[in-house]
Amino acid sequence: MASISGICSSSPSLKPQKPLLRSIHSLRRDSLAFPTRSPPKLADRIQSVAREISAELSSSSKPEILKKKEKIEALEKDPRALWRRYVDWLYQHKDLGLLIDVSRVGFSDEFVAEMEPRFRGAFKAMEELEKGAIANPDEGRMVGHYWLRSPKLAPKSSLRSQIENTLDAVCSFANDVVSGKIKPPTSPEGRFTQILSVGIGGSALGPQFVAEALAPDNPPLKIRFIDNTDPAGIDHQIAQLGDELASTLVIVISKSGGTPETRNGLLEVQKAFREAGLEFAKQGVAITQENSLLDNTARIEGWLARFPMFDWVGGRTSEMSAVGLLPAALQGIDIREMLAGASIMDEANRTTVVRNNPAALLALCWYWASDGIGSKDMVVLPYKDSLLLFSRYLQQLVMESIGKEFDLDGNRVNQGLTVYGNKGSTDQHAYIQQLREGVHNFFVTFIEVLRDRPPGHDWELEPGVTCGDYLFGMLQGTRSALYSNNRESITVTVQEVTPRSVGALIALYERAVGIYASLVNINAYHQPGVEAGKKAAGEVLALQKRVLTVLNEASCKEPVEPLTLEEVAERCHAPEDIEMIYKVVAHMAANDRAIIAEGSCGSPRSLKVFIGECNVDELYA
Ligand SMILES: O=P(O)(O)OC[C@H]1O[C@H](O)[C@H](O)[C@@H](O)[C@@H]1O
Repeated sequence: MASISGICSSSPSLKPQKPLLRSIHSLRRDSLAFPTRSPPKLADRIQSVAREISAELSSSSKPEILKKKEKIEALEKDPRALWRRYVDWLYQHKDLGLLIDVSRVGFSDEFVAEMEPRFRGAFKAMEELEKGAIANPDEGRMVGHYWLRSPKLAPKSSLRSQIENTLDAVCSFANDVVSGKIKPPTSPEGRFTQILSVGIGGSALGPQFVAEALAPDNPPLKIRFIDNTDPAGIDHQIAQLGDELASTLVIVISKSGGTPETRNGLLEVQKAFREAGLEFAKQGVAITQENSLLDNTARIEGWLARFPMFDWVGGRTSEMSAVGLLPAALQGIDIREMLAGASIMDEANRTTVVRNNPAALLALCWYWASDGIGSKDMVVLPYKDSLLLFSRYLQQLVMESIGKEFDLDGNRVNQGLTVYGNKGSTDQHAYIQQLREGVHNFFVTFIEVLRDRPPGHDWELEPGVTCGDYLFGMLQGTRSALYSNNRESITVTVQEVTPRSVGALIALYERAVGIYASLVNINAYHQPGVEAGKKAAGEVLALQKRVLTVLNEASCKEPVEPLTLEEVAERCHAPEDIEMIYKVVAHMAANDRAIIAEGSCGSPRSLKVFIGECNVDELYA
């Protein structure tokens, strides 16, 4: 363990910055002020400061150009020079009809050269990853989402068979449902007409994005989602189904098979089925890891079908697994085209020449624009209604991958890249004002779709001008207006929104995230921070149970004994949790599950509370 003196006597050329010196002094103060403090706490502090210093030192290895970056004058504005830059850096994938324009991001040739060694490392890491290396070291897992669209790449024939067999099973099941060969036991239509997808995070965002982007106007089955544990939201979806619940295929998606929100959604939907006199198992499908709680439930209860998820596919990169493919196929979306687009994009991203590698180009721009530390947000602006959910999909893909506290060497780096946005030109009437003239804390990614309407369907709303021309003009105008005020942007262009182009876009960003993560030396494939929230939620519910027990005891007395919050906290043996107890009581009271005998929730100290019915069984539970 580094001693304080050791980590303080850094060489003059690499003196830690002021904030770190403050942490060291506070560390000294702590150790002097509390000599009796148990060594482990002090050791933790020393380790923490050591990590902060080494992170500072390692970040001081930041490419020289970034240190000078803030000194770079305004972006290039000469039209001739910009045109040259546009042409020189334009990436084109002919087969996919995809272009990437990075000319409005101001990185210099010097920067590109400086970054070359990092890219070599990133390409090597990606090559190893695709060969089956443990690319997720924190969870000891391989990372295999690229194999889903190129099964022959899988490092073992057994994995290849799993991928191919699952795809065949998905296609076969979807065909049988759409054709009516597989149908619900009792439904007026005599076939499935609706999909109710129950899942959250990566078990919802991909299917939601793809449904919005690619579902036909009249799909064989119309999809809706329960992606939260909000009772009103669940009720709304079930109410909208109405009698069509009888012809609804319920797909429950959870890689872990134990996510509380998804489990609650399932229980609520099963209750709705019981109340409608329907047999859930005959209309239920599970997509989860084999032998998970959900998988075993579906097997034991005899659900209609089960499809596997693999531990080497992360939730946020599972769209090309059964998670995304089954819902898409049931909507009549050509999933083999989606897989093909992704596979072709993957192949393009295997070149080790940065300017010929679309994903590397994005990663280069992200690093330049956000200084490799997320100093600027990524605003995603598709100028196409059907791509509305792309930014929400990218929020999880990018932020759950890049937003990490420690890097692969254990340095505290608090990395990230914030993503937001909806669609253009709509967002021009919401926050583009701030982007154009306000705080300069972002760069934009425009997603341009050239085809406005299917051939033969266009219409001029004024001589020589169509609606689509306006959309085109708004995108280009916004790009120019932002750039003229030194706001940088990337433009990704596709010919039209098709399964192939959507598959390519998904693959492009999956790879860009993986490459960028290597550039900033983090593990893109785990999500330790999510567990903290789940654990805390469990503690709140445990406290709530104790509060209810205490209130029940008080309510079973003759006469009933309304309690103050202090009394409840004391009887829960949790005086330090009085604020959470107050929130539990307020939530209970708002749902008629606790009765305010005196006072009001607005003045917590006045509160006296009990619960309506004494539950004698609970008393002796
Ligand atoms: O698919 P599940 O196991 O239910 O997990 C759903 C989601 O849970 C957490 O939020 C994870 O951080 C996500 O990556 C995951 O997509």
